[in-house]
Amino acid sequence: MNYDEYPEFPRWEKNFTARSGEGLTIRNLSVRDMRWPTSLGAHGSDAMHTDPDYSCAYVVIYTMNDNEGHGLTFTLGRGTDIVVQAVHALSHLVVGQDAADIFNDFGAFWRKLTSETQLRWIGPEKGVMHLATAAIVNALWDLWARIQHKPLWKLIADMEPEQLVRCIDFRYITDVITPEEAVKILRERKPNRDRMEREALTRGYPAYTTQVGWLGYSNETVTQLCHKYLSEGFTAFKLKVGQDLQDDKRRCKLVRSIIGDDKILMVDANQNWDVQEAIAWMKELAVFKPLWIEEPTSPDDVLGHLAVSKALAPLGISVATGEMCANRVMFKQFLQSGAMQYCQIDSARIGGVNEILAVYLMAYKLGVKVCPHAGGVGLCEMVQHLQLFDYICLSQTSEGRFIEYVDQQHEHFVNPVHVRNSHYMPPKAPGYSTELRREAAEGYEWPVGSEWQKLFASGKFQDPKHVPTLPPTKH
Ligand SMILES: C[C@H](O)[C@@H](O)CC(=O)C(=O)O
Ligand SMILES: [Mg+2]
Repeated sequence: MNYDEYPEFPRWEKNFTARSGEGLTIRNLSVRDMRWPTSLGAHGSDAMHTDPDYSCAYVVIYTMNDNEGHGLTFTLGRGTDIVVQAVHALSHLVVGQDAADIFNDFGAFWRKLTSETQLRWIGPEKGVMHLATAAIVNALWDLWARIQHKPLWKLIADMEPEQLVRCIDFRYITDVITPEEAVKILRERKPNRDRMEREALTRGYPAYTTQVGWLGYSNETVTQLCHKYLSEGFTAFKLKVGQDLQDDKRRCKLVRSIIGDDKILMVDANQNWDVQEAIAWMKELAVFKPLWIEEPTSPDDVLGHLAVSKALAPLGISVATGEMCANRVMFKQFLQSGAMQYCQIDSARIGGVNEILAVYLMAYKLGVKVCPHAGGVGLCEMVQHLQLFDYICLSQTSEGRFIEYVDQQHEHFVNPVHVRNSHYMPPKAPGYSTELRREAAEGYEWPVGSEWQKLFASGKFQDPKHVPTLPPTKH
């Protein structure tokens, strides 16, 4: 890769090895409950999550020599405190470790974290425990990339196939892909890496927007936002559906009338339907020519998604899912069975970068397109790195693929996403783009942040210290 063509980019070194005993011992791990009052404007609302307050459990890892790694997992408000507790419960596995040792055998460390002999009982590898794992693991990757002075996508795109594969725990997926096969695939794709990287740096990676389509938005808001995003060059738009069929028809008609027939429309039911209901409902919406129906039913129902896929294929509608897919094992089954045609990895639901790399490899091998879920706090910031890895090292195409884009909470990050003409431009700053600005951390920490104190005083939110609790039970 010739960086003389990109004078604004730093000269990244190929070296990625971290050396133990150089002050990289992890001395502390902090975690905070961060929330934003998005429910007030119905931002992020869908058929199942009608009042989301976009939130995250925000982890910072500190080393002895004062390096930092920032990581997070996305949540919707209530319950973030439970994820914070789960992070505390896992922290004894992290604090005191030498980060260099972790990075030099990351797959083994990941297995240790997800196999904690008592905590795994309340997972395993799913739910709150896995959200907490994601926040910690994302912070570790941010730390590693910062130490190497590279954005995360560049750190992983520069790795030798063997080094990258060493970061992955292949337990439970070797029936689909083995480490040896993964190395072979990455080696075969390696000669094109420089070219793909050059193209990504020049053109960026295509995005679609969900900002126009939150379920709680009025006609006026939807109309205004469709015009706004059209004028910014967007060609693909996602709309929330699933609560009321007549209303869905009205909203799909409205959006189609503005974006025209040449643009792409996707619809997202956020798990609201039974399988047969999903099929019947989507037959009614087929006239609006949606590219995909997202999360038509329970995120755990592999065969249900397969039935929906088969029923809707003749209508030209695909099935997309993954934002609540619990782990690589569930992804394996969706991918193997043909139950998903678009694989929507989420950077903060499964166990961080390591497990997501496994999903990318399986999706590549099984020929399924990956279109990451994003939009929640920090998700756009993170998934851009992951999809760039796919573009440079694996699929090496963006044909028929996009990264979701939602314009919320970016201003709170030190290195927010940069979207130009509906394309994510590759981040340049070292790390995983996960660091929150100090003012954001101080303003929105729940419930003590200054912004929350103002909201309590205004009566828009109730201060949890005034929420009545039950008297202690008498035995
Ligand atoms: C509650 C979230 O906003 C959810 O609706 C996001 C989602 O499904 C998506 O972006 O896709
Ligand atoms: Mg969705």
